[in-house]
Amino acid sequence: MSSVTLTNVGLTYPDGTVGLDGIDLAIADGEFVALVGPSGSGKTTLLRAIAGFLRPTAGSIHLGEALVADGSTLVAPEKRELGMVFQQHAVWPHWSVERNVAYPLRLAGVAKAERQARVAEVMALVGLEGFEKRNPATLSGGQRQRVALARAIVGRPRVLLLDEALSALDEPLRDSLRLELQTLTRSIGLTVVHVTHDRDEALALADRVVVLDGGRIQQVGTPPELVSTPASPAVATFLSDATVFTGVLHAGVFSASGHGCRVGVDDLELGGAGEGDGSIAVLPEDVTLTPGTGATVTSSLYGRGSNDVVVDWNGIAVRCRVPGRRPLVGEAVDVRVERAMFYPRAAAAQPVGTPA
Ligand SMILES: Nc1ncnc2c1ncn2[C@@H]1O[C@H](COP(=O)(O)OP(=O)(O)OP(=O)(O)O)[C@@H](O)[C@H]1O
Repeated sequence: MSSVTLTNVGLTYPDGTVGLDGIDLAIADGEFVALVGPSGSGKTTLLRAIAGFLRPTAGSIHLGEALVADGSTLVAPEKRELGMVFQQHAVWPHWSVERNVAYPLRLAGVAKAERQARVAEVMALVGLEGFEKRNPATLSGGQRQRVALARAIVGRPRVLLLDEALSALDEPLRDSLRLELQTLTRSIGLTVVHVTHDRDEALALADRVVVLDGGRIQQVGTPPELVSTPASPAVATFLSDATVFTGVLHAGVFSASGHGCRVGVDDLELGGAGEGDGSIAVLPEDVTLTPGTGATVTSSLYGRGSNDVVVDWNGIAVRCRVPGRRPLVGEAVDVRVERAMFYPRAAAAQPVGTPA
C-alpha cells in the first residue's frame, strides 16, 4: 500500500506564519498528483510535511496504513521509505554514476549482488545504460537529473516526491524528460507527488492536480475537470488565464458592472447557481474576435495551434485564443463571449494570484 492520506493537516511555523490549513487529501496507490499554486501557497510545505522534514501542528499523515505524523508521532524522513528529487540534482560529483545510484541500497545494507542487479535495472529504466562508470560532472543536466531519479527509485520507495524536479532544465530536454517521467512512473506503478510552478506541466503529467492558495486546497480534480469547470474565478484565472467580470445575473442575462459585457444564460455554466450578484470567468478559448470597433488588440503572440491574444475591451484586458490568422496589435475588433462560468458572490473568493 503506497497511498498518502492527509487528514485535516495544519502547519503553523514558529513565527506564526500559516503554511498549511485544514488539508484533507487522499492520494491513491499508483496515482500521480501535482501540487500547484502561486508563490507562498504552501506547495513546498506540504511536500516537506509528507517527507517528514516538517511536523504538522494539526491533523495526521498516513503512508499506506502507517501513521507517520500526528500530535504525538513523527516518523523520521529516512524511515518513511520515500524517494525524493529536487530541482538542483544533488548528485555527488566525486562518485561514479553507479555509486551515486547504489547509495540508498548501501545505506539499507542490501547485499552486493542484489545491489548490482537493482542498479542495472533502474539504469535501464531511466535510459542510462552504459553510463555506470561515468563521473557525474561529465554528464548533461538532463542526464544528471536522471541519475537523481534513478537514485530516488532504486530503493523501491512507497512514494516518489518531486520538488520542481524538471524546472532547472531547458526545453526541449524538459519536455522529453516529462514524457519519460510519465512513462517510467506508470510502468512501475509509482505513487508520485510532484510540486511544480508550471501549470502546463502539472496538467500534462498528473492524474489529479491540487490547487493550493494560502495553505488551503482550492480545488482538486483531473486536468480536464479543472480546466473546464474551475471551482472559483480565482482557480480559472490561475490555471487557465480566464478573464473575470463582476456583475449581476438577472432575467436570464449576466451584465457586467460598468461594462458592456453581456452573456445570456444559454452560454453560462451555472453549476446550480440562481440569479443574483456574482462573477463570470471566461476562458481564453471561449472568446471569439470578429472585425468591429468594440475592443483593441494590445498583444498578439504566435502559437502553434492558436495565437495568444489580449484585447482591451473597455478597460478590461481579455485573454483570447485565436486560431488561424494572427490579429495585429492595434487592430479593432468586437468581442463575443461564447461560454462563461457563473459564480454567485459567495463563491467569488479571494484571488488566487498570479502563477508562481
Ligand atoms: N521556515 C519558515 N518560517 C516561516 N514561514 C515560512 C517558512 N517556510 C515557508 N514559510 C511560509 O509558509 C508559506 C508557504 O510557503 P511554501 O514555501 O510552502 O510555499 P510554495 O507554494 O512552495 O512557494 P514557492 O512557489 O514560492 O516555492 C509562505 O507564506 C511562506 O512564507
